[in-house]
Amino acid sequence: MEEIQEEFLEQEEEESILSKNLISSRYNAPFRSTRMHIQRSNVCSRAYFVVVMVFFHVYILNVIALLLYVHYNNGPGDLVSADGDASAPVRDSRSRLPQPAPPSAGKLHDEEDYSQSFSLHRIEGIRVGHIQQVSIVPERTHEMKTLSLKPLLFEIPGFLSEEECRVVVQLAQLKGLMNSQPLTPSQGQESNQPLLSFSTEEVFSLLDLNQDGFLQKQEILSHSRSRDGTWLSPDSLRQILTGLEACLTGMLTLGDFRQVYDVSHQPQQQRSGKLHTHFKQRSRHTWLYQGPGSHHVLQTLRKRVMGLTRLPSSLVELSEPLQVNRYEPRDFSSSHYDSSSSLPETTCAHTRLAGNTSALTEVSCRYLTVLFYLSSAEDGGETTFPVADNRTYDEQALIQDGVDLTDTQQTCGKGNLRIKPTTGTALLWYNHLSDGRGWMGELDEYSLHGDCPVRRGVKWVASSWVNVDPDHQQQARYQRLVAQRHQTKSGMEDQYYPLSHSDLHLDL
Ligand SMILES: O=C(O)CCC(=O)C(=O)O
Ligand SMILES: [Fe+2]
Repeated sequence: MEEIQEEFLEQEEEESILSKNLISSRYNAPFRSTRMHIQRSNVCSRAYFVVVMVFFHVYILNVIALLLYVHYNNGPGDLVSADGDASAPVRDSRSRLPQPAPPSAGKLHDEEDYSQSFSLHRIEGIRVGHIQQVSIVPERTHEMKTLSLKPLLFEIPGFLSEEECRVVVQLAQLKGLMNSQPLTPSQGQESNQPLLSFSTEEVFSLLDLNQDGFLQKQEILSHSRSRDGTWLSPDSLRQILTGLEACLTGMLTLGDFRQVYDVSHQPQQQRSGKLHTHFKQRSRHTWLYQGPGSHHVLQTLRKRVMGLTRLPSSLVELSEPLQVNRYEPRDFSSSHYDSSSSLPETTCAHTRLAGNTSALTEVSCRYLTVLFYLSSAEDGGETTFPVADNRTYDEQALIQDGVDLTDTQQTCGKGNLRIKPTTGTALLWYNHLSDGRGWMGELDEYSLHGDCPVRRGVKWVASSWVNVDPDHQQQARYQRLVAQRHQTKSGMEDQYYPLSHSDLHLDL
């Protein structure tokens, strides 16, 4: 107390001196410096206090904003909350199904629905090497390791049992496999199955549906799917369409066509256009239906995909059937995208029934890929992601010392990431980025991948693709249409046959 009193007295003394100084200071220069000093220190301490308080408040606001961000991005039932802490994703994913907007929804309503009803789950990668525990199968957990962030890619060892792998291979063999057709010729490689080779004239003739010697836009667009046994790549297609648009007549003659098509087939180094025009593939494949009535292992696989991805059953069930591929020695596929960029002239193959697609070309729209290794080759057959986690994506960087990194026949060892096939392991990667509003955005260019040639043994894989239309309204229309048809059908019969891909893949 005494100390405080003393201090108080000292302060009073100082203040009285100060007030005296203030009176005389106007005329007395020597005192000015003392006065100024005392005044400044007062002002400074007040300013300092204000600054500290402002920083303190900004800090608190930042912390609150961060907490809100984390809360709303993860959601309460995230697949994995932290290392080692897993929820029950299968149950959760079913209870959080987004419902398509009602048929009468107006524009404003649709926009509201966008955020409320449509949201695609995206697993967090955290960092490369991060391991999360996931529970997809009752009474056991799996470790899911982040292999890359660009693309967002995970590996889950032991996702399928050896027995389950064996069953899927047997079902594929029973169904029968067909050659997976490449887009362009192999360069003189010995092969089990010959690769198709078309001359420019043959391609022109194939495109010229009415054989009038001219290529109209309609003819070009009605061909050309990007994958699964087609022969005109999206890049060639784009090149041809650009050529057509530059033509005043709106049609291409064989001469015009030669100019644009041949340019798109020059070696990559010689042109500034895009890469991956030379998609090459050698393998055999089949499709396995996974809906009601199919083998229980196939249905289980689909449920696990739902559990793992936490995507609504309505999306997964309406997606493509399971594709099973068999790679013998020397079989491979060069780097490619499983999905496609959305362009004005393209439409998603899976939702085409729901839109006016007469003037559009169909492309595969696959939000993500779940790849199951059903058997491991004795040697070779790695899956490669040549640009995974590159700092930037630059197509020119895919050419190193004159070799094209997308050519997995030649350069498999040079890509950034190679994954050895192991029976029962699953890979999951996102082919698209998020649109920032919870829906599917642009094609992720880093998701470029291919298969190294099998050197010894046989590799079997199965691919499960979840189809999503980047136009969420189109996706909603499609789901409504399927639901309506389902209702009509179930009035007549008990069984439900989904519309989606039964006529897309006639070989089912
Ligand atoms: O077989 C692999 O490793 C990958 C298969 C693949 O990329 C595909 O079928 O699209
Ligand atoms: Fe692929």
